[in-house]
Amino acid sequence: MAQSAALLEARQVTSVRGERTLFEDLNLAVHPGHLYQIEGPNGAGKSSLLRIIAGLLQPLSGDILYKGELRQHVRREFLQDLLFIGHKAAVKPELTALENLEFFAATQGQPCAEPPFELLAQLGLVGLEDVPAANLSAGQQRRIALARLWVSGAALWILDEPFTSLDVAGIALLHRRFDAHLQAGGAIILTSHQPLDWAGRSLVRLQLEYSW
Ligand SMILES: Nc1ncnc2c1ncn2[C@@H]1O[C@H](COP(=O)(O)OP(=O)(O)OP(=O)(O)O)[C@@H](O)[C@H]1O
Repeated sequence: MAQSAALLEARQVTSVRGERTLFEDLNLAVHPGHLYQIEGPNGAGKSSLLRIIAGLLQPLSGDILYKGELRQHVRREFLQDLLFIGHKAAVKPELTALENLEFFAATQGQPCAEPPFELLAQLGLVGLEDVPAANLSAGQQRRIALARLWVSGAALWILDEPFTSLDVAGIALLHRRFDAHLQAGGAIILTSHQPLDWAGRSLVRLQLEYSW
């Protein structure tokens, strides 16, 4: 069966941080409908790779292509199609869960696809909607940050350790959301130290070694 065209490609990417080469001449092709899990020990360069792909960190050499074009030539379209969630909670601590959702929807220039309150219910945050995020637990804050996955229309999700602090139900919820995104033709690149329970689905694993 013919492989669909790559949504994104990393070509011959080399990253050096401080004195250390994290990876050299790395190639990766990201296809719609697939989830890419970047694995490796602490310090191997997983977050650095995600940041390079997202355009937040410059590689020493190599190119990132989006839909076959150099990313810097299609920056606007790339940013519109990208949702990046870093490993920190990424919520506004002074805003409530509801306000965080509304804030994020506003930055997207579109209303929430589903009513924010229903989304909060799905995320198990009912009863906490008026509490400032700063007063919520790490897992609850993480759930607010991940609510973006229900609000954003981006095709490409780049997620650094999305399962951190989530309980079993939260992880299952995220898996269901990932499934729906992949089935709709989206793509996901993530890091996770936990093995993904992703049998039979379109998972591609990329192992980074820790090298000096
Ligand atoms: N801002 C920075 N300036 C200089 N070096 C950095 C910076 N951030 C990270 N590094 C270095 O880059 C290397 C790779 O870090 P990175 O965060 O990409 O690893 P990682 O594989 O995501 O690790 P972890 O599993 O611990 O999250 C580390 O040796 C780290 O010291």
